[in-house]
Amino acid sequence: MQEFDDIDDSLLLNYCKTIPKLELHAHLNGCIRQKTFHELLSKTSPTDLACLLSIEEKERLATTSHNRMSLIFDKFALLRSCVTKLEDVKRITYETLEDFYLDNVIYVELRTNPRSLLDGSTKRDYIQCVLDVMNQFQYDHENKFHSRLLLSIDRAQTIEQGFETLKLAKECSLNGIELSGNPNYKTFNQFRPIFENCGLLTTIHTGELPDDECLKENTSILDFKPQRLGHFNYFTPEQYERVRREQIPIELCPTSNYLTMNLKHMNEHNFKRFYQMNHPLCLCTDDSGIMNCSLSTELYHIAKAFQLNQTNVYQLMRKTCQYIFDKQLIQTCQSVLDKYEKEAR
Ligand SMILES: CNc1ncnc2c1ncn2[C@@H]1O[C@H](COP(=O)(O)O)[C@@H](O)[C@H]1O
Repeated sequence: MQEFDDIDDSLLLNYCKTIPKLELHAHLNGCIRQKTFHELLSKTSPTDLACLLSIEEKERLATTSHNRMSLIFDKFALLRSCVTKLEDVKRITYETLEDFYLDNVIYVELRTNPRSLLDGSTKRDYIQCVLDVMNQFQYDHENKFHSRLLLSIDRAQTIEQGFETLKLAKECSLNGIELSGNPNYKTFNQFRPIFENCGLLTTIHTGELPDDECLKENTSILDFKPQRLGHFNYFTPEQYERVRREQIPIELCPTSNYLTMNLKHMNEHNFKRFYQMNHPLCLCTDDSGIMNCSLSTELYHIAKAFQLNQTNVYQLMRKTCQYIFDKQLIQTCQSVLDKYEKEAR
């Protein structure tokens, strides 16, 4: 078996590309292809396209986590302004699945905050549209690719809107719900009644910003005990110990974390401290379009930064299978990975 101790970049990259992968933290609209984003924006408003280019310029100059985070959320606002029709949602869903499929992803959990659209479509229509594309894609690819949908509650929403999302997730028999959105809104406690006893699996964006309120919110989130944590970039030593003791899986998004945490090098990423402790981890893309990354490249950056070899990469992916929300597919995913690994030897 080819190992990477001698760091052969192209072999490492090729391995990360070809190994079957699982993606557990991908925001549907954040996965929009850059070309599609520009095209939709230029159709709806040329001034918005100019605005996007100016945000991209500011991103290059931003130096703090709060600044970078706020620019990313400016982009999301523009994104919402140009994804206005069901056919846009259909296109983004299809292109997202295609991009993951071509990157040798075999299982993906997409998450999205359902919304009504300018063409008169309801939240229910939005969800059904995404599910229809997912089902058709799976059928066309002979069950070699599986996708599941989680619904997002946005931190800036009202509690009524949150309950409506939970109701929709149940009506559509989805596996789970999550909390995301601008982390300046420390609203987990407001939504806690929705997540508690919701009867679905849950994952919560946690510790995204380096401020006291965020650290305080971490404790409430850990008290609630979600099945997985998103990001968990900033935490106190007690929170770190607790997450380790309780073995709560963390969804790490290297490029996104690198940008929002303003890291100088990927080897400063939290991955190391959790990986060394054999903590349950999954590497994810977060917003592959907005962040311009793929799951292969995320895996590659981490493998390269922390000198993982081929066996380490395989084991990391093999462990990820345990944390997927569709528990019926754990074995299927493990078998695909084992078959791949056996043939690679
Ligand atoms: C930096 N990391 C992040 N932190 C928090 N929330 C994020 C996020 N990345 C994406 N989103 C959330 O996902 C929405 C886009 O997808 P959907 O319209 O739902 O499909 C964003 O508007 C934001 O609320």
